[in-house]
Amino acid sequence: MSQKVAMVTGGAQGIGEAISRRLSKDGFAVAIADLNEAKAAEVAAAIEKDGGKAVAVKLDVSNRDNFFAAVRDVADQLGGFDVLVNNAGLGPTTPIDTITPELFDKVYHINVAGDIWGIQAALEQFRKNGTAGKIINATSQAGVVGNPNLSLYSSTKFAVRGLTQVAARDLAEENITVNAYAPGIVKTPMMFDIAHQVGQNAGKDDEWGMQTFAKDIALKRLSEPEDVAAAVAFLAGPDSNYITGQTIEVDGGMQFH
Ligand SMILES: NC(=O)C1=CN([C@@H]2O[C@H](COP(=O)(O)OP(=O)(O)OC[C@H]3O[C@@H](n4cnc5c(N)ncnc54)[C@H](O)[C@@H]3O)[C@@H](O)[C@H]2O)C=CC1
Ligand SMILES: CC(=O)C(C)=O
Repeated sequence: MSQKVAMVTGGAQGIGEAISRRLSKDGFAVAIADLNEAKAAEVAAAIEKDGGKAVAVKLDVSNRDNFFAAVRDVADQLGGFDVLVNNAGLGPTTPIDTITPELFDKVYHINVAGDIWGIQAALEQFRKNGTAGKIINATSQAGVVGNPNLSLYSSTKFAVRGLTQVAARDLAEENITVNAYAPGIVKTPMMFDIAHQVGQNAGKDDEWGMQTFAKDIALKRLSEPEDVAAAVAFLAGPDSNYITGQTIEVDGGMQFH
């Protein structure tokens, strides 16, 4: 059987890097797609050094043409296309009165439109090859319950959960599943930046900013990117074949339903 191919957007650092490394360990050929081409290439090289198969592609997820071209390129280079992880996202700290039209456009284009373009581009390949593909979108615990100071970000992540449900229904008859993962407070550049901003806005330090989020974690530790990658590996693999339209919360017990 030929090696399955997964593409991870925002794969150059943080959660996306951990997902790329984990999917490689699970046997996927991996495409690391990121705005930061140099860092994506470093991750691809590290995976290859560990014996995996990986390529780096430059991608701006907010550009539809770029997304279609990148997916075609990956399918050509790696000989197929089975899984898309729509992981790239922006997480600015935005008290409600600070949101500008420019910031709204930027964040919605990356966090929401980017996922739509990704689904469309992956669909083109799945249809071409008759693949029972899997699409996996990054939402957040902040897309399950509104978080203070993150109105713009939180609202995009609510939208991603909605998009995941609708796409799952629309694509089910083509045997394509669409699911999402909702991380909690993960040790990545994005989260350290949010903690810094929230702390600074309150006249406090970064640790105080982090604790405003971390105090709600039942398991009493911040998340490693690998915690999230493990859940994404499940959604990318065959054990999740009968699951679609769902969001898996990987937050150490922050949100309960
Ligand atoms: N860190 C956390 O605590 C949480 C993160 N998430 C979500 O997980 C995902 C990954 O987050 P982190 O690893 O923390 O973020 P990060 O900011 O550390 O890394 C994001 C990566 O995405 C890339 N990227 C940004 N804009 C891009 C674009 N337009 N096109 C292609 N690549 C782009 C960046 O270059 C970077 O490599 C995001 O969707 C985020 O919203 C969700 C919940 C919690
Ligand atoms: C960055 C993020 O998704 C949080 C705080 O949940």
